[in-house]
Amino acid sequence: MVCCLNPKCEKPLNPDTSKYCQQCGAKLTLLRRRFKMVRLLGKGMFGNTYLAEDRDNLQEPCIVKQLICQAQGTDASQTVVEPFLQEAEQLRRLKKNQHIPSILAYFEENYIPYLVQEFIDGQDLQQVIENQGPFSENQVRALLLELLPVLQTIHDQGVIHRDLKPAHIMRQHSDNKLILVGFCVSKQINLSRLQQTDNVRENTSYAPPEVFAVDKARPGSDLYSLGATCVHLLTGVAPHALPIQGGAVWVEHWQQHLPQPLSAELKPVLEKLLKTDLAERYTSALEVLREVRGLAKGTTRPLPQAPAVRVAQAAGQTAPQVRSQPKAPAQQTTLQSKPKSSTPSFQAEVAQVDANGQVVSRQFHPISYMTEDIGKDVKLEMVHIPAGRFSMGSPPSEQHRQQTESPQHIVSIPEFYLSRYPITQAQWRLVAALPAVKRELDDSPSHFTGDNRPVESVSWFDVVEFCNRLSQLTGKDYHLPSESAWEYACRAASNTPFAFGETLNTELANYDGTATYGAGSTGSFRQQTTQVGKFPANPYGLSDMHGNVWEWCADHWHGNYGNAPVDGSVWQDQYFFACVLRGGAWNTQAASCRSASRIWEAASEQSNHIGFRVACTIAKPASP
Ligand SMILES: Nc1ncnc2c1ncn2[C@@H]1O[C@H](COP(=O)(O)OP(=O)(O)OP(=O)(O)O)[C@@H](O)[C@H]1O
Repeated sequence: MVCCLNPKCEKPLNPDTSKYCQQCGAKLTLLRRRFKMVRLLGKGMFGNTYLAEDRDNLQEPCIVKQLICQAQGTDASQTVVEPFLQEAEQLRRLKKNQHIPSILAYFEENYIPYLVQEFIDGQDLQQVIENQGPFSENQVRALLLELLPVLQTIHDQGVIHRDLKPAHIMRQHSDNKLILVGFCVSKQINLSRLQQTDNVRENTSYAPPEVFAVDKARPGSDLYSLGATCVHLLTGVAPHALPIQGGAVWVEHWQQHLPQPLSAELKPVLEKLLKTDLAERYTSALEVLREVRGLAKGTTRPLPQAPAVRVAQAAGQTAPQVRSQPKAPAQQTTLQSKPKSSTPSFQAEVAQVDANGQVVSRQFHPISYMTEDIGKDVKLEMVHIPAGRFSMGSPPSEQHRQQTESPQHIVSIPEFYLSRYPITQAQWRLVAALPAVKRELDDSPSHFTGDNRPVESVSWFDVVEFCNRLSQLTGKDYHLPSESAWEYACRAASNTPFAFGETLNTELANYDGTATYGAGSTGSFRQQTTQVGKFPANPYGLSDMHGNVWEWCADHWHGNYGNAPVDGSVWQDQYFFACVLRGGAWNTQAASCRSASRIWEAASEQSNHIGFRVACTIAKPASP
């Protein structure tokens, strides 16, 4: 089938053989001689959304958004097109964010602006409700824990969604990840000029009052829409469709329509999200996340008895999913995305602690990775780290933070691979037996011996030699991670002192537990290294980022982040003697294991608490 591009056409779907629209007579052409509209997915306030095929890209499915300027009844180019293009540009810069579809193109044709986006093969939450009924409170809490960090990342980058609702939150089939669609590329224009049609009421019932005024939308506006989304998920009914009672607006009586009353903990959170006055609402997604994390105790699935921690299932094995795969939508799209080249994945069991260090949730995260066979059945697992931006360093409020961790600054990290564990002694031995590139290597330097323990007592020069030999063996670019890439990978999108939360406990990492951090408790002090993989992974699937051995980074030591690179690159000087170490070790206290913690050592230092892990650059395809 082919869709007519006339925005006013009432029945745009036509047989493939038609040259002209059977309804309105418009010529059926390819947009930009490239995109063929195959289905109308939505008729929004500002335009239409189509499922399309990209003729220049093997008929790959994509999404085309068409902006109808006439909706404003004002000077289109100033009030509609410019903001549209500005926001499209903002979204394009966000495109490496894994929770947003990439922007493939934006342009004007016949004076109508178009935005072409990556097609997400998945199901939106509106469809999930239609198929499965309303969400339970626990499901809503789990969703909030997943969604709030995504919102915070977007807000950190200066973008406000402006139209959050169940239909704009998709769960991607391939990896169960949440993806936000329907960014309001055009909706910073004055919504108040819209006629109050049913369509408009329906589309705007998730939006707080300030969104209807130019330039008044704030991150808190998305939080209101998130609250309205939760009401829809819990009641199974869109806010505007809740029965009207005595002229009251839905936000005053939504609680009466809940199938079950909310717990005393979640109720005030939703009430604060839904404050009509922006000033009374939460100010950031992070603030909400902290509250919801604080509630999480007792609502997630029961924890296994002992041993407390298992890390990952072997590749290919299925692990229990937190959420069951949604049923096929009633109205399945006929166009499937082409199978992407299959990268292996494993399920990492990821833990989260509360402020007291008690594990309050365990979830399985699918993690993509690649494997290097380095001989004698010894493998090196390299975990895929997605590209992104993060705030490097610690805030002044963080307990035990040092001046060396400042100033906090935003760094953009390209995607890369990082070894799942610190390099083990078995891996070291094999690489040390390879031909030297620049220097000789001791094949068993470690103090605490064991094939599966991290190699330690290796200098910065030794580990650079290890990377050189590995690169020579594999033909890939292996190196130490830059300090910023290390912190980014360690944080795994968290901004708490530890990837697990506000504190640490000795069931989650190997460190000296005789001292506490924050409101955490004391624990064991093992006084030696432990086998890699004994502890749970962080959400990127990396183990032992906190504790076990300090890890060398590629960067030379700098006493603070003034003039530090912001693109994830290595920061080195012509003359140096000290290099950066990250992550703490078996003999340090939790404070030194914080994601932001950093120390230096002479590059020649070989100590039984210093090891490393390796990074690998993802080769860019050669330009034609
Ligand atoms: N990138 C995407 N990949 C796959 N499906 C998408 C994508 N973007 C949107 N959709 C699907 O299309 C539906 C309609 O999209 P959307 O809501 O953005 O358009 P609309 O209804 O025209 O406009 P409005 O933003 O005003 O609601 C979404 O609910 C979602 O199911």
